[in-house]
Amino acid sequence: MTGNAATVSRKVAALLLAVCVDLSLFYAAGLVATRSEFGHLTRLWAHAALRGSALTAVTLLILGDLDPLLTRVIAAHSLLPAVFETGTDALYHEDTERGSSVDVRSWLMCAGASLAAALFWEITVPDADDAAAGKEKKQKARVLFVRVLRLYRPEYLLLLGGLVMLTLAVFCEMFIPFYTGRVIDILGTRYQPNEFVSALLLMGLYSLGSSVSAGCRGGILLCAISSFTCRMKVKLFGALTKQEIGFFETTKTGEITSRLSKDTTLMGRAVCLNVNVLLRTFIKTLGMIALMMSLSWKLTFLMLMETPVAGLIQNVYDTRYQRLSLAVQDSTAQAAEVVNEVVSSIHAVRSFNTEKHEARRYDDCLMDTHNLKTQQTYTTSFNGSVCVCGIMLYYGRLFIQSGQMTTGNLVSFILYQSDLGENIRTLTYIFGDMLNSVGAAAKVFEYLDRKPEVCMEGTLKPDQLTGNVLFHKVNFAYPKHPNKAVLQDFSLELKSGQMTALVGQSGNGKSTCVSLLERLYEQQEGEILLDNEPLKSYDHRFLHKKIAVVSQEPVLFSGSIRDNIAYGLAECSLDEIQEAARKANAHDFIMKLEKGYNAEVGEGGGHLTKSGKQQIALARALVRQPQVLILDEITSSLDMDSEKKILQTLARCPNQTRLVIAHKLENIVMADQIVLMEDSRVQEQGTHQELMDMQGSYYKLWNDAHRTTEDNGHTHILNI
Ligand SMILES: Nc1ncnc2c1ncn2[C@@H]1O[C@H](COP(=O)(O)OP(=O)(O)OP(=O)(O)O)[C@@H](O)[C@H]1O
Repeated sequence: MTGNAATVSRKVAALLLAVCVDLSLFYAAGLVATRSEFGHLTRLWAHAALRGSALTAVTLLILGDLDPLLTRVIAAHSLLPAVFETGTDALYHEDTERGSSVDVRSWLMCAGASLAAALFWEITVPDADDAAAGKEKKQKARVLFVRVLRLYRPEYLLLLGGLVMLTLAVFCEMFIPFYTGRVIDILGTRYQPNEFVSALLLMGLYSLGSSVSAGCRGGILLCAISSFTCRMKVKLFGALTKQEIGFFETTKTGEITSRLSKDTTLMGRAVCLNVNVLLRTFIKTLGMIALMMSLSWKLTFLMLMETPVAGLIQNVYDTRYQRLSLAVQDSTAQAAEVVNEVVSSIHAVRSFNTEKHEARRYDDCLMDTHNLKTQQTYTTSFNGSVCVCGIMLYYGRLFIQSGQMTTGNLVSFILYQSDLGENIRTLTYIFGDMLNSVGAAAKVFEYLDRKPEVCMEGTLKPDQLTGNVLFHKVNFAYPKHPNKAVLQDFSLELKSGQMTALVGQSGNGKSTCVSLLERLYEQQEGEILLDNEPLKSYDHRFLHKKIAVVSQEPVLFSGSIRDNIAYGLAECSLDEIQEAARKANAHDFIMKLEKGYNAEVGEGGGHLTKSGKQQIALARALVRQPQVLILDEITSSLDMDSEKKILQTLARCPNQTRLVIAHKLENIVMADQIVLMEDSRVQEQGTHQELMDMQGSYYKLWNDAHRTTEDNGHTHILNI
């Protein structure tokens, strides 16, 4: 607290001393001006240098250092009179009243304008070291904003077209108040029909030019936004599909779809439209200031004094606005998630009679969003302007009385002033909106930049693959439950040309071995080798062609049977498809269908029986001629005949490594090795006979499964 008070008093002392020093120099300059033998401009520039040095020295002496904002204020404040008078000299070749402007009002005007300029710079122009700082820390809003602009590169031509139209529209718009004032002057003083008509014509021309160009600008920009949004969606979708399965299990679907549909649109729209508004307002503001200067520079400076106050207050609100925007986005995603969850589990909702509860849950989410949006609206409606209109009118009247301006000039000035105040507020407000759009961009970039935990950058594509697979001391836990080990110190070899069967109680990690072989997840420790090379060093496409999996619940896509069997293969002839279907015992049933291989399977394979789906999935695996074929509990949904035929087919693949997960033990007695999993490890390993001879867990399992029950005279084989 004491430290804070000392800092504040040091700042106040620095401010007071600087004001005293500056005012003294300012009045001294006026005094010198009346007696000076030097040129007017030389004296002004020398004086600017002196004021700059004196103010810098005072600040350094008391505060110890100069922050960038102070440097800009001091520079602008010291140089402003010299720049202004040099400019006037050069443009109009007229000398301003030397010395007469040396009063406290012109000093105040200069101070206000310098502060306004420095604050405007502070708010709009990013510091040079921001990019580096942004990289080191989080992705900062401004850095993100520049990144979005860079992503707009393919649309730069369209943006340029939009910019040309925008400049044209602003240029035309700017002259309308000017000619309004002129018309009033012509009507009020000496009425000249020609002048009146030409002023009216010009006014009409500028109005037409302004509306046509504004329309073209809007169309071009919307075109650019649409093209950008499409590109971003595709890019984000591509990045999402590369993520590991764990990402989808730990990230809510509603959140992903919201990023893809809402945030990409928001990012494209808001950034481009904000830049459009920013440029339009900026160009218009500059043009208006120039025109207002030509009408009355004194009134212009007075006007500009409104800027810093409005800017400062607006900045505080921007921070709050950005926080609320992020909260709104999260809350919307949460509501979408509830809908998703309920729709996908509608059976459970209905049978537990929780419709009302779910509707309330959705209502709560929507109310949260509503409340946040209301707060956001209040924040947006904040108007940080300070009214200087009264003071301006007072001075305007004085200037008209002293003949420094006409009534028409004052009308034009007031029209500009009301627009300019709005523009300056827009310039400060637009940053709040830009930060909002950047909030959406940050979320999109978060996914775009995310490196999948299971990398797919392997390049190995050997011509020959024997298909030897080795799990070596593998430890694995699912990302959703990182503390629950599913595989522990798991070692297993799958030999080429052999059939290995994985058996064990449900939940022992058999399917997890398959998922690791498919590289859906990455083991935390240990290695999985294929032909002595780590799985991750293989090319992603190559690996998935060489290792094919048929799972318990095969996924088919709507389309024909032919499309489903050839799924993911660029070139695949009908002969190859039929050959694979024969091996999968699917050919006969396909040929019985009216359209044969062109028959539609329906959404998710809904037109086929469970057994039919399984056979198509097996044909899809076999058509790839994989080196490693994995069947994860597929026979459970097959009829007896198909089951027998498929097992015969499997036995006829001497060059393939086959891994079968089975619950029906009699299906795997012919396997070259049977591996019994228990407690996340390999418990027993050997042929059926060897394991039976051991009389261990497998033996027990077999006997349990084949426990005969005398039930209506039938013998049941129990599945484990
Ligand atoms: N995606 C997942 N996220 C989190 N835990 C999972 C996931 N998949 C499986 N598990 C858990 O991992 C353990 C092993 O499951 P796994 O499916 O590999 O066993 P399994 O032996 O193949 O069982 P089943 O014969 O019933 O298919 C189980 O406790 C299961 O609940």
